[in-house]
Amino acid sequence: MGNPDDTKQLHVVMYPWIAYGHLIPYLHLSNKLAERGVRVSFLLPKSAQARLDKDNKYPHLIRFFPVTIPHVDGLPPGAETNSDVPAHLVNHLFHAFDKTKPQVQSYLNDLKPDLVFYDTAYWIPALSRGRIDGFKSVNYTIVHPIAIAFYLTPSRELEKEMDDSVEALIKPPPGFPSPAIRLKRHEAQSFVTPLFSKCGQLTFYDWATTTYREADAVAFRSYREIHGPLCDYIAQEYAKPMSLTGPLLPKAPPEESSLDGEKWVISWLNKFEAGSVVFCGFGSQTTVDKDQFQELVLGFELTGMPFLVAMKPPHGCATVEEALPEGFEERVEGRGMVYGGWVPQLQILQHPSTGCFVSHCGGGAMWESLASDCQIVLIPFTFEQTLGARFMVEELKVAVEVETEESMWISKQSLSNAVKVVMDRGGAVAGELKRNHAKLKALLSSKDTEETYVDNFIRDLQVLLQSY
Ligand SMILES: C[C@@H]1O[C@H](OP(=O)(O)OP(=O)(O)OC[C@H]2O[C@@H](n3ccc(=O)[nH]c3=O)[C@H](O)[C@@H]2O)[C@H](O)[C@H](O)[C@H]1O
Repeated sequence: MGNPDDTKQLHVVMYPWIAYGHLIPYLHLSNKLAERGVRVSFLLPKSAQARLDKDNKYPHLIRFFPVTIPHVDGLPPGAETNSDVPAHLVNHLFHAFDKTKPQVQSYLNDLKPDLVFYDTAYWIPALSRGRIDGFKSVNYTIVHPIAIAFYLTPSRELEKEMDDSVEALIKPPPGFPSPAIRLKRHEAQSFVTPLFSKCGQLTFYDWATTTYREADAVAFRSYREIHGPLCDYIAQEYAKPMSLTGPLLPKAPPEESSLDGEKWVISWLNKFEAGSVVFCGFGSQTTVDKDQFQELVLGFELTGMPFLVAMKPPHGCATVEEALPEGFEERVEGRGMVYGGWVPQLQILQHPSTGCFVSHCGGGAMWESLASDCQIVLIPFTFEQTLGARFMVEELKVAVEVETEESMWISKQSLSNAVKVVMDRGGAVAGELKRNHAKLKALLSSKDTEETYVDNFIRDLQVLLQSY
């Protein structure tokens, strides 16, 4: 074990869940630790390294080590990350991930780190038990803390029989710091199933709570000013030391650094006046049905505003073009764009023409919307994103959520209404959202705050290493 007082001797291993929404924030933390001389060994699927290499700022300190994701029945051949697997097959990816334990154990025996950061590999802490050259394990949560606090703490004694859980799931657990937060009944009904779905040998609920119970400490990608009470609640519930890294957001790359395949977006945006364009993105994993896709794009047409929608083709369609409603392209010519590939989201959000960001409230999208000047409209999909959206709307008061029907999907009218409310420059609601958002953006823009949080985080790690 290195001398915990000297960051230059610290050696940590990272092994996050195999989704870019996890891998990218873990690399951001790795960059901040390496900036202070910490050595990082980053375990990840081989195919993911190609996507992360360009963002590794300290390749002499941050080294990637490939993990082979074994094939298991039900998993698409060659699948290595969440992006390779449709949502209904993700439980097989958990099963395959579970089988990487021997590889990880072998790496840890060779690398002999001081600390291991993880969020899904619940068996990592036990690999250190009883070893002289053992390590401390930190569960580093990069998803919405409110989702952990609401669904996954010991006080949330969800009945194992699912039907009893729906009633229990509508309200927060005892001691929850934001007692006004609620799920709608149809949301609770749809969320019980994924919470108790089988992931390998365990249910998701047992798997996730075990990752917290086993850890030596817990850490969160947030600021005390934003998620402090929720993170304290989780730490108290699991009786663990808790630390905060801050969101560690990357700065948008300069426009001139846009890849050739991305320059079209910037020149398209340049055609519109400041703050007038509505941008919609649903992250790297979300795919919707064709009828949902059509309702969504008709909603943007209905706003009458310029819009850019970037999302994967809907289920059953090879391209977004083939999924567009009859006559849509002609009607929105010159004003609206629907694109089925990857776009430079950070640069779009920082572009002066972009005035509104409609997202699924993914972990990354949430932070990026708060760090932008855009008005925020949310259409969450998963049980984690729904609570993240509720928090943004009811606690932070910086966003509007599009009303969903019992079908769990929006109507073109409800989408258009939500966008018009936030884009109504003289409106009271739009004004309040903008004022609240500006305060949080100032916090997120403060370099001093970011550095102070990282210094405190490293100090907490050093205290952890000296504890028994
Ligand atoms: C664990 C899971 O990870 C998920 O990640 P997902 O990719 O859906 O969304 P983000 O977290 O916004 O992450 C997506 C990231 O990709 C970037 N991006 C995406 C599309 C594109 O075309 N261009 C881009 O630059 C975007 O800027 C963001 O940084 C969700 O969080 C979910 O809530 C969480 O539980």
